[in-house]
Amino acid sequence: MGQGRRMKKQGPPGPLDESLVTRKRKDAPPAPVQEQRGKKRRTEAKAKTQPPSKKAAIAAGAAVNGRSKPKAGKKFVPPPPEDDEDEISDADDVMEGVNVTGLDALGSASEDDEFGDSDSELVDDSDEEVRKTGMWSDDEDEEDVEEKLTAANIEGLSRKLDMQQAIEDAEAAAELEEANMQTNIAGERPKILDDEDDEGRKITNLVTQDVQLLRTRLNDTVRVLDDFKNLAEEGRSRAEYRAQMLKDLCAYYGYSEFLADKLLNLFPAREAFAFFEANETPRPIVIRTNTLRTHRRELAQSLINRGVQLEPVGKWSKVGLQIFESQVPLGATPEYLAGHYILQAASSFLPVMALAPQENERVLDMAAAPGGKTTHIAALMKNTGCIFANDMNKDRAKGLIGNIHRLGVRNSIVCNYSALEFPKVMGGFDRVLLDAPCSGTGVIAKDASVKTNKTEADFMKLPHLQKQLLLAAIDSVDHHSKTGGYIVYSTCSVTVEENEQVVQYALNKRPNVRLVETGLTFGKEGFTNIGGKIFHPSMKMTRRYYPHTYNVDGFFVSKFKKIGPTPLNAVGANSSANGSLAASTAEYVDKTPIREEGEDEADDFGDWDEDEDKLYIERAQATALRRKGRNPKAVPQKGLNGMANGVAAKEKDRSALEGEKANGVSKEEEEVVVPEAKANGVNKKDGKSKKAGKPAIEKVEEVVVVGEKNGAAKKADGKVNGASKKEGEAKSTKTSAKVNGKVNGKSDARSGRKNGAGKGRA
Ligand SMILES: C[S@@+](CC[C@H](N)C(=O)[O-])C[C@H]1O[C@@H](n2cnc3c(N)ncnc32)[C@H](O)[C@@H]1O
Repeated sequence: MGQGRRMKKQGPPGPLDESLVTRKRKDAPPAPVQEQRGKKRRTEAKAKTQPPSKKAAIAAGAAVNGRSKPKAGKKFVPPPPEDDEDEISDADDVMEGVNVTGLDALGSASEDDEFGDSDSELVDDSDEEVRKTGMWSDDEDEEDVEEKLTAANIEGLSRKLDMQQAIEDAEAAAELEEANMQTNIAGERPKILDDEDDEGRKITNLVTQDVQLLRTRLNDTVRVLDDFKNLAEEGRSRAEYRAQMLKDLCAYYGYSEFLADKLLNLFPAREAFAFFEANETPRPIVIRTNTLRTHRRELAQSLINRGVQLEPVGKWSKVGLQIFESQVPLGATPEYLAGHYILQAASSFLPVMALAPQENERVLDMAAAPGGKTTHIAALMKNTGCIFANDMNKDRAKGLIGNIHRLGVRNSIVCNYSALEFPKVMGGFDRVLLDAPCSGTGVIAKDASVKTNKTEADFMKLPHLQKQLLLAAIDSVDHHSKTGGYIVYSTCSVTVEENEQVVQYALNKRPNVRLVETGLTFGKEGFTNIGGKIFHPSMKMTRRYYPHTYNVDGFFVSKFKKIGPTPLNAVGANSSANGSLAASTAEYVDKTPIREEGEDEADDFGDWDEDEDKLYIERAQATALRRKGRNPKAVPQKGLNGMANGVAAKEKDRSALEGEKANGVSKEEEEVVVPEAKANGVNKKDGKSKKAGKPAIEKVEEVVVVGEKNGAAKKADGKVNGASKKEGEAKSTKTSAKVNGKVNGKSDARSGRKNGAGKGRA
């Protein structure tokens, strides 16, 4: 089919932008949006009779499974801001450009994808020029190819344009109607809080058949709360209206009062209404191109040939395709089976884009199953470097393995630990993604059970776990990483408890991290002040995503930069304050790799006084040598670095040590774990603690106590990657010692040097 007249006139389809999203609202339930009252009222009658979500969700599942075909124009992608950032770009600079439209882009009815937020893939063509050439320009620039694609899509796209026109007409009419209505009701104060309605029925008894009345009252309540002074009834308080709204939201949308209250608190009344409304409509079906196997343009062409109508999701992603209509089951096409794409919600791209993994890095995906983000990371890294994809749930880990295979990921190792253990299992990562287990309040459109099955206990337990996981994530990162040193924390929840509060906790407990810009081109700023809770001003750099603003799943994304080793006192404070779970992260192991001696290090964190340490270390070394019956002056002294790495050693052993340092980790290293709770406790020969300085992690063949002031070490057989432990008892954990050595390819003595703990080797 050639390019139609209409398309020629209007040019090729532009990216999905916000206005497009708004227009595509035809099949969506009414939008309780301030600027769109007309629309809202116009569509009210349609929506009142039944909540739309179930039908749509069923259709969505069916579409994905090929049981029925999705309806054209029903799905939209998040409104991309004007920015043309690409997802590969490293995200340390602010990329504000965020077009926060508040209530404007209320969701459209659309099918959802059954893979939730976790499947994904990405395209990572990062060439700047190519990036700027347009929606299809990630692979090629040729206009004819573009035209071909456009032509193949013409039917669906033309239908969209017709639809848009119809919607615009309807909207114009509705706005007129609304304007008239406003004129008529000017000065009237709607009766909302009466105990009975006009027919004498108790308002609070409104049930299913009263949905229309409920909705009308919700609208009125929102109006009053918007303009309380002019519209509230005499003698009524704002709290009364809010309470009524809460009840009505619960009745209308089927939420527990507990959760509805929590969500209502996040927004002004009108926006809250929009949020609840958007949760009734599934988000668009989106697929992520697997750039390890294909290019987005090729994939688009193949799918179009199979009768799929699609478009790039927007300029913000070079790998996403939004599916409008499909003749075939998207989860069973030859392209799918060959791993050319993965079904993945658009918002799930965001944490990986913020992580911005680089080629040849070591990356940890702490909660990885079923692997949407892992496979995305792998594609961005072009299958180089190494990803540790971990998930505590073995069954889910199987799905992760499946996706890794299907998508041709070859740089990943799947692990099955509780991520809380991770700093001990392995550390020294360039980047860590913690896509945390959460309550799922951002994906209610996908899983309506969240409306009623979350309790207060969940919002205590989950944040607690999330906090400990985030500390573990931070402690697993190598702050010396030349290319990284970043942690991304994300959830598919919108509650403050699971997001800002978790981030704030980490900032409090880990002074060695800072929030940095996510690099994401759209998203609302995280809260710095809400419900009496004040957060650090840098919380603005975190990003919130809502269904009603961007037509994406609710999501939260934050990005930290680790700027120094975790101070022991920080960890100790944490462990004493947080009970058992905390205790499991209390044993802090800094797996920071050794640097070559003389290598510069930005001293951007910590208040260690290296001169003072030097003095202590020298004294300690001398003492140690004297204890051994040797004359310290007869032993050649090393510089500070050498000393901190354990200098009081026989010359021949010292030269062995030098060799070891140069080569990274010794092959048979073990870990000796220093518990932070006893930040000052250091290993002694007898295994008891002594006041010590700072944590030290070294790889040595023998650690010798070199001085009391410095908290010196103990004899530790074997090849050590360790430090002291709670109560000074040296604990040797052999977990993956060899793996560490191999995989890290780095050693840890640098930390010891940095921390200045006086250790020696004999
Ligand atoms: C939001 S999902 C992760 C989705 C995944 N990142 C993706 O993109 O496909 C959270 C995951 O955390 C896992 N999980 C829960 N507790 C964990 C823990 N303590 N350690 C590691 N994984 C955990 C769950 O099994 C679940 O797979």
